[in-house]
Formats: sequence, structure tokens, C-alpha cells
Amino acid sequence: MSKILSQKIKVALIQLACGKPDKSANLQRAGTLIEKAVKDEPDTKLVVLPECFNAPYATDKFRPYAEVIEPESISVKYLSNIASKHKIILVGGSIPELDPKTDKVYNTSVVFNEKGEIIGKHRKAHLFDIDIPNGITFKESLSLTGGDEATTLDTTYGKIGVGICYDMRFPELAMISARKGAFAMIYPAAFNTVTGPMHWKLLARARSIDNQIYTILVSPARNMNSDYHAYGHSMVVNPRGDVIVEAGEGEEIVYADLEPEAIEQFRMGIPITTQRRFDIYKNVA
Ligand SMILES: NC(=O)CC(=O)C(=O)O
Repeated sequence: MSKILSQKIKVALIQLACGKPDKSANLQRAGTLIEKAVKDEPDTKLVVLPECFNAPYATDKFRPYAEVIEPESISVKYLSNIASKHKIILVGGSIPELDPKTDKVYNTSVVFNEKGEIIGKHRKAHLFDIDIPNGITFKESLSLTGGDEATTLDTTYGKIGVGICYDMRFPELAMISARKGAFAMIYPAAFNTVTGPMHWKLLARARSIDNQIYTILVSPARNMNSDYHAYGHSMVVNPRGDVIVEAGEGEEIVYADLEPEAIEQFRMGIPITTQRRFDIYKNVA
């Protein structure tokens, strides 16, 4: 059986104090913490940033901060240079993306290989439109368009699935990536102090248990002076559903080792990935 994760790798989760009005300050801070991560843990192979890390997370800010995803755009160039300098796979959180052909704005994660090349991008497919009385109201669809695809990407060590934040509430995306052979589902995300305590950890554990893969969530650090209070608690859940690392609420880098054996052994013990009954599920519209 070929391994879905070819070797043990270390991942660094950058729980960044971001979302400042100054885009270049957000980029610089991301760069500083990525440098720190690879200096402190030189065997780091995969680095993940949070959702909307280069801009404030607010519906009236997505369009003014949006940029076209192309090699020369400011955030893409910055992240590409860091990925190639440190020879890391970099899941570049997410940034507001302007599609020049349609003039639509997306919430998009750009992923780079060790040469700084873009290996793919994911446009947040499920927009965060919620209204919890006495809790939180947010409507991304006021200024964003949802992407149309599930995203599974090839890396040096195997496949990864990428979703963004609210996407994790929809198990289908993770299952599609897992069925294509992904060893991890990675979600740059920004839950908040209302929905985070309710569902953040449960959803991460559920996506891992559903698919017997690693689930990686990376949040911005909490800032009670901003309008949106990110939850924090970036985490990695293993294929058995255990949280193997969890950040607090402030700016922090946490690391985890992802191990092929953890996937293989757990799948052997409880072999749901080979026991599925697609003959029963196939007729659902
Ligand atoms: N911010 C999001 O996209 C999602 C979120 O906070 C939630 O689902 O809760």
C-alpha cells in the first residue's frame, strides 16, 4: 500500500496578530513569524497562516484590500519569496482576491511549494452568512463571491485539502479531498468568541474522525480592540480525533509532527475508508 503521507513532517501554525489596516505591516509580521518558526524548528516543512491575514476581517474591507492573484501582486510576491527562501510549503492563509475578468472578490488561500511556485489556490466556497441573536451577525456575501471548487493539491509529501473557515462546517469538502488521498485538511480560519467555544474543536475533531486524516486549523490571534474578535486556539487534530497541539488566544506559533503511521495504524484498526457503502449513498441529489 503506498503511503498517503510519504514521511514524517513538521507543520508550524502561525497564529498571527494580523488584520491591521496597514497591509504591508501584516505581511511583514507574517514574514517575521515564519522566519522565527523555521529558525526555532529547522525541520519545519509546512507552514500555515490564518484567514484574511493581510487585511481587517470586515465586509467593507474585502474589496479595497483585494488584489489579483498573479506573481507580481504584493502579497503573492511576498509569500512566494518567503516560501522559496526557507524551502517550505506555505499555505498562505487567505487574502481578499480580485478577479479582474469578472470584478468579483473572493476570500482566497494561495499555496506555494518550496520553490515559491503557486501550486494552487482555494476560494472560500461557503460564505459566512450568519445571524445569531445576541451573538454575532456577519454577511460575507455582501461583498464576497463564493468559490466553485473543492481543492486538493499535490505537495512533496502527499496531497492536502484546503478549505477556509466556514467551509469546515460542510463535511463534503474534507471528504472529497480525503477520498482523493489527502493526508490532511487545512483550514486557515477565523472563528470568533461566539461560535469558537461552541464548535471550533468539535468540527476539527469531526473532520478528522470522518476521514481519518489530520485536520489543521489556523486562526488569527485574538484582538479585543478590533471589531471582529477571532477565537484563536489554532490546532492540529490527528486521524484518531485527538487534539495533538492547541494554541491559546494570543500571538503564538505551535508545531506538530504529522506521521504516516498515525494514519495507517488507525485506518487498519477501524477501516471505515474501505467500508463505505457508495451503493447506498449514490442516489442522493
Ligand atoms: N468566520 C467564518 O467563516 C466561520 C465562523 O466563524 C463560524 O463558522 O463560526
